[in-house]
Order: sequence, then structure tokens, then C-alpha cells
Amino acid sequence: MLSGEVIAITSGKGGVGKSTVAVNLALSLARKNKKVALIDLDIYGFSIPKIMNITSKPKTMNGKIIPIGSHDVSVMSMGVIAKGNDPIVWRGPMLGKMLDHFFNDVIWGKTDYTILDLPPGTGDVALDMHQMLPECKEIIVTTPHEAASHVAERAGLMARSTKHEILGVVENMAYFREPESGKNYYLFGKGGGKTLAEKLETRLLASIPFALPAEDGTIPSIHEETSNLYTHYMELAEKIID
Ligand SMILES: Nc1ncnc2c1ncn2[C@@H]1O[C@H](COP(=O)(O)OP(=O)(O)OP(=O)(O)O)[C@@H](O)[C@H]1O
Repeated sequence: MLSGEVIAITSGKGGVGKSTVAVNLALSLARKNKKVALIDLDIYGFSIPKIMNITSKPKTMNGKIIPIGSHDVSVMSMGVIAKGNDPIVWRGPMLGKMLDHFFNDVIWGKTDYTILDLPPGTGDVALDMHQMLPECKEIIVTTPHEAASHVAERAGLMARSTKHEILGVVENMAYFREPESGKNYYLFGKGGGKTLAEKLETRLLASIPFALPAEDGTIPSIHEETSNLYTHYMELAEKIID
């Protein structure tokens, strides 16, 4: 059973950084001493185990699943159950059963926040989630690009039509800040997040820039203190707690 606040991270399009935002928001809330569960509801396209570098399999107790502990967050994903990188080939009704399994057959304990990483769009999982968790709140992730924010509006309208409270919009990959000059480059255009927030009558919670490469040249997925995105995610967590 889930407890505390349940927040779904949703988007219209894939690839806008929804999973990255879900993971880093969960981690930032945990850094603020909150007890956090993170559920990857992207059953077909799970990516959280890879982002968090989870390789272990969950154990069971009395027929219930013990979630994986990673970075002080309790995590569950199809990716920790599936065999290797085998594709999940299921029809819609199976997805609903898996959601029910994740919500009710996992020992979550008492949590302050449960973050749900939804698949992009307004398909079966989004619909099941809206029905199973009517009290769930939502954060919509988009890039500033007009095409992404236009599609994200539909995810927001679905939340509104199912009476889910929209906490706000997170604009990801909002700009690239050149480290030497501090100058911002708006690679995907400007203002898509703000426009979307206005259309959905909610607020822009964060404008998160492009991540800068770490010393070894890789782009981090988890934003620790050395990352240029660390404070952005900590501020986002503070806003959510407030
Ligand atoms: N702010 C950022 N700066 C640089 N790269 C980013 C940023 N946010 C996300 N990415 C990268 O963009 C890619 C897509 O991110 P992610 O998987 O989180 O998107 P998604 O919306 O969850 O996609 P999908 O819905 O297809 O699973 C990843 O490689 C991720 O590391």
C-alpha cells in the first residue's frame, strides 16, 4: 500500500527527461530527510534501473516484494523483475495488473512521498493510474520546444479532466549555460514551459538547463553536488515540500 503524497511525473512526448526528473526529484526529497518511494510505471520503456545503476533483484517476504534500496530511495521497476533487457510484450489489461501489483504487493512501509514515473502520453498506464490513485498529484515535464509543450498540454488536460491536481510544470533542457561566459543558449527555443503552465493554469516549478559533462566527459543522470543541476533539483524538492 502507498502512503503519503503520491506525485506522478508525466509528459506528452518521450525523451524530454521525465525519468531523469523523477529520479532526481526523488533523490533530492530523500536528501531533505524525506522517506521516498520511486515507482517506474514505464512498463515497456523502463529506464530507472539503468539511470540509478541498479543491478540487484528484489527479494520477497511472505509473498510480498521488498523494493530495492538505492540512494536512500525505495525503488520498483519492471526492469528489476524482467529478464535482462528482454522486451515486455503485453496487451493493455496486463499493464493494469502490474500497476496494482506495484502499488499493493510491494512492502513500501510508511513514506512521505511516492514518485511515479509514467510512460509518455495518455495511454493505458496513465488511465489506470488515474483510476487507481485518484488522490495522486501531477508534475508535467516538457522541453521549451513548441512541439513538446503542445503535446504535454494533452497530458495536463487529462490530469485536469480526471481531477488530479497539477502541481506544476518542469521545463527541462531549458537552456545551455556556457560555463566560461555564463551566457545562456536556448537550444530548444524559449518559453514553452511558461506557456504550458499558463495554459494549464498552474505554475512553472523549475527551468532546468542542460547538464554539463562530468570530468570524465560523460553526462551524469544522477545529479550530485558536483553537477550544475544539483541546486535546481534541490530547489524543486523544496518547492514540492512547501
Ligand atoms: N537536463 C538535461 N541535460 C542533458 N541531458 C538530459 C537532461 N535531462 C535528460 N537528459 C538526457 O536525455 C535523455 C532522455 O531522458 P529521459 O530518459 O529522462 O527522458 P524520458 O522523457 O523519461 O524518456 P522516455 O519517456 O522515452 O523514457 C537521457 O539520455 C538523459 O540523460
